[in-house]
Amino acid sequence: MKQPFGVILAGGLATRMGGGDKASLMLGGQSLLSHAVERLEPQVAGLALNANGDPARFAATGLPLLPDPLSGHPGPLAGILAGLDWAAAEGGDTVVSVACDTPFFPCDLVPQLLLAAEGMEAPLALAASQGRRHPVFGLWPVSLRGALRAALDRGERKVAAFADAHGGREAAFPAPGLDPFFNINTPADLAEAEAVLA
Ligand SMILES: Nc1nc2c(ncn2[C@@H]2O[C@H](COP(=O)(O)OP(=O)(O)OP(=O)(O)O)[C@@H](O)[C@H]2O)c(=O)[nH]1
Ligand SMILES: [Mg+2]
Repeated sequence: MKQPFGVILAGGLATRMGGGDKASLMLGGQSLLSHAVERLEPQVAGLALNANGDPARFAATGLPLLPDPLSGHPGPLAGILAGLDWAAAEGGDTVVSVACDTPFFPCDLVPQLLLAAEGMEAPLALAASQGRRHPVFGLWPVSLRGALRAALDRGERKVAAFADAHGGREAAFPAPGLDPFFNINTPADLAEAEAVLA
């Protein structure tokens, strides 16, 4: 199998943060987006950013910018579809998705997802820790993009439901201390992440 491509999902509205771009929030002197790029880039064949609105605000990153292929902020599944369409055009077989708001995600995310999906014709696996799945952290086959488009058109919004319908497996990650999938949804979460770094 070819090395997966990567997509960083930053298409949400950050309502719990009071709006704006969560990807641009600063943590430890760098943006949440640059934390995600640093972790994912070494693990993938190529990297893109899924975000909506004015593309100029991410131009400096140099990353291909993928808007949601459906309007109205239908949720992360739309960003995963954007990533699959892009990877297909790049000649890829699979995509690994990550959220822009999870700065401590595992440095072995991609190899562990690949291991979990070993032997599958259409490799699909979701990350989990502490007994919970993190559906926006997943390995997705390009071959499912037609099915994903159809599911979105039917109104499917749940990432895990789509994965379950296609035999998605689970990659469990250890979380002995801080959960590596700790994600920043509120200003209090951002303060907590700053405290972790300090
Ligand atoms: N492409 C895309 N991504 C989304 C959408 N909604 C959420 N996401 C992404 O899914 C991931 C997890 O979502 P949340 O943590 O709820 O982020 P959010 O939706 O921006 O924040 P809230 O509005 O506070 O829920 C983040 O990486 C979001 O950017 C969407 O409509 N489209
Ligand atoms: Mg979140």
